[in-house]
Amino acid sequence: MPLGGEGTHGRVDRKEGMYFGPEHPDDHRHTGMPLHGKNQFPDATIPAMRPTILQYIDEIVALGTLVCAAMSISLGLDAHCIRDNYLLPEPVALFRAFKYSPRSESQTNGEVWGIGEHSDFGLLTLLNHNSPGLQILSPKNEWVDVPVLDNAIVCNAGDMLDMITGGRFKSTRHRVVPPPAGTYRISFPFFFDFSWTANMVYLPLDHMGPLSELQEAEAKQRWASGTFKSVSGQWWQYLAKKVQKVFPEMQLPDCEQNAAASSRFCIAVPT
Ligand SMILES: O=C(O)CCC(=O)C(=O)O
Ligand SMILES: [Fe+2]
Repeated sequence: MPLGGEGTHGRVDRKEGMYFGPEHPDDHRHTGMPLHGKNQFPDATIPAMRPTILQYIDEIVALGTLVCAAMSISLGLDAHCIRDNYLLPEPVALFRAFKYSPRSESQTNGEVWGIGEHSDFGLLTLLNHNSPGLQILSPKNEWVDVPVLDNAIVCNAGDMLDMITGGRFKSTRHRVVPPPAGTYRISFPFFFDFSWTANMVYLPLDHMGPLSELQEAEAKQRWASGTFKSVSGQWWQYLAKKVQKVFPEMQLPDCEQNAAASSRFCIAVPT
């Protein structure tokens, strides 16, 4: 995706990047569906890229599974509850590598974003970055810089995780400020998602008691402005619909589950 090839909420982002996933065999049961198939690694020119990225994906999938075990325990559930209910036979995994560029000279502060304000879509985003720029909206409604820490991964809850946990894990709004002139920013967001055919149901959390009035009001506000109108059907129906909104020419079977408009869109860039 070239610089200017993607946007958020109607505005072009100041980023370029590449998307990769696990390498699937030709006879994989979901061959032909979005996010399944072979990667297009530049093996001839950068031979180290394929093994490096595939190893990164393997290790970060293991980390995502571990985070799900920690979340299950923190919700008073069996450690394998999220894995057994939503991740088998395999989570959907999307690795993205982004390079953010400074604003052009004619663009003013606040007019253009690296990525415009949004919340993430599914289960978890696990992000590695080399420099500041990512900001999250705090509970006090203030934009806060996410620090860049050595050997640390930023972990963001997605909209569907927020819904299936009844608002216990909040899907936080975030954005990226373009880097200062003369510099660039690299980030590797990894989308660790429910399995393609996971049944979307609420986690059994009656033992936790209700949210406070304020928590409930905030959760309802997040869900109303998020992507999903309900928790039902299978995960692929939400995901395929999202892909279809970005690539309308794709022919996909019925996937009406995800009714809201997508905040992200694609722009054709002349090469
Ligand atoms: O690159 C970043 O720091 C954030 C990326 C992001 O928010 C996303 O890919 O959804
Ligand atoms: Fe995001």
